[in-house]
Amino acid sequence: MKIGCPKEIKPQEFRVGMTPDAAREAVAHGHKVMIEKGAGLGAGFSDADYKAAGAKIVATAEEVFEKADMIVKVKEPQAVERKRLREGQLLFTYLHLAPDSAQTKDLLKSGATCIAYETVTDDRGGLPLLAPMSEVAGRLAPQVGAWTLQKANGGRGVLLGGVPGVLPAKVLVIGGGVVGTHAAKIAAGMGADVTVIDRSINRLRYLDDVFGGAFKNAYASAGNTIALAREADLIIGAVLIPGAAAPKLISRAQLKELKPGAALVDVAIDQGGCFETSKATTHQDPIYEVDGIMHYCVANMPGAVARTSTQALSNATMPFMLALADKGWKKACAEDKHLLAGLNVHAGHLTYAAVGVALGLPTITGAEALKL
Ligand SMILES: NC(=O)C1=CN([C@@H]2O[C@H](COP(=O)(O)OP(=O)(O)OC[C@H]3O[C@@H](n4cnc5c(N)ncnc54)[C@H](O)[C@@H]3O)[C@@H](O)[C@H]2O)C=CC1
Ligand SMILES: CC(=O)C(=O)O
Ligand SMILES: [Mg+2]
Repeated sequence: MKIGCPKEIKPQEFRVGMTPDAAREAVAHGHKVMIEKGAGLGAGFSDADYKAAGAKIVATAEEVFEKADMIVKVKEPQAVERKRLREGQLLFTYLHLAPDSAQTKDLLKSGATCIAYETVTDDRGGLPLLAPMSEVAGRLAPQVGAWTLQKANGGRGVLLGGVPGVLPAKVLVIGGGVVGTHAAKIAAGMGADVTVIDRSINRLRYLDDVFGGAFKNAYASAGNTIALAREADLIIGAVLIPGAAAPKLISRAQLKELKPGAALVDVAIDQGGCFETSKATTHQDPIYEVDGIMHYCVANMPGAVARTSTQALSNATMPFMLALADKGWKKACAEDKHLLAGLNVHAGHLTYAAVGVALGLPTITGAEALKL
């Protein structure tokens, strides 16, 4: 199969869909790999690295899209990229279609087969191609929260770890899944006094067993949430109800009850955010203030550490990418229900029920798509 990897063109996106390592494995499996010139530079991979791995460097994105049977990317295709997709072509990338009707319509019109990283599943009820980016965003959250707390950035001027003779900052993490666990580990490692709250008792049991000494946990009732929020210097929003908009757990009126200059880092901004006053921001202009409370709401946090994120993402996508290339999408998806769960669009049909519900569009099942 001919596999193509174009340079990402979403603003401030420096990740790339394939590392030289992934290209090398695809070549070893007998595939031709085309990388757009300079595609890896933002993540620290040169054209020479890809050539050494056996890939071909191609001058333009147009040529990559024109020649490849499968396109491997990071972010959802932008409008200009969607125009380049064609019937029968395979697209493997993040899509996030539910809030994006323009993209969905274009992908349906293209006739291409589109597999979304974020809906591929695993045997343990997880999302293995979302998890690496949740790990990155979770680990970044205390780092950006510590920065937001600095006086020059509008924060309350509190050091997360404190110093001898001065108590550490209090950090509240709402949601103890992948983002929340990684955020809590790093915040505890920085010396903060950390509490994680969740609505899943089983998850709290796990956190208690594994991290009992490092951070505390409590049930995320509305009462506990506001009581712990009142005491916190930094609050990290990390909830997810799969497929749904994030629940609003701190209202605008409640901001008055928080410590002046406290920092809110809303990682769940992807799903609309879990604080009423959250709105998506960018790496260029990441923070803003509402009622004396600082908000950090960057929707593509992993892009800040493009090299680490690219490597983590490529590690996770590689076995699926190889299965798709070796077998073709139909056989690969027929043999792996978890990869089939990633199928969102095929030949003009929407194949993901939650997206259909969100956008009011008809869907067929993945199993039906396999028969087309
Ligand atoms: N901003 C960014 O750059 C990124 C954002 N994300 C987002 O971070 C969010 C979290 O993702 P993951 O940790 O991977 O999800 P996850 O599914 O691993 O964890 C979510 C946790 O939230 C808990 N939860 C649900 N409702 C709750 C409530 N009302 N109160 C307290 N806990 C509640 C669940 O029980 C679960 O343990 C998602 O919205 C994801 O899209 C992920 C990566 C990057
Ligand atoms: C998960 C996602 O959309 C990202 O890493 O940008
Ligand atoms: Mg995102």
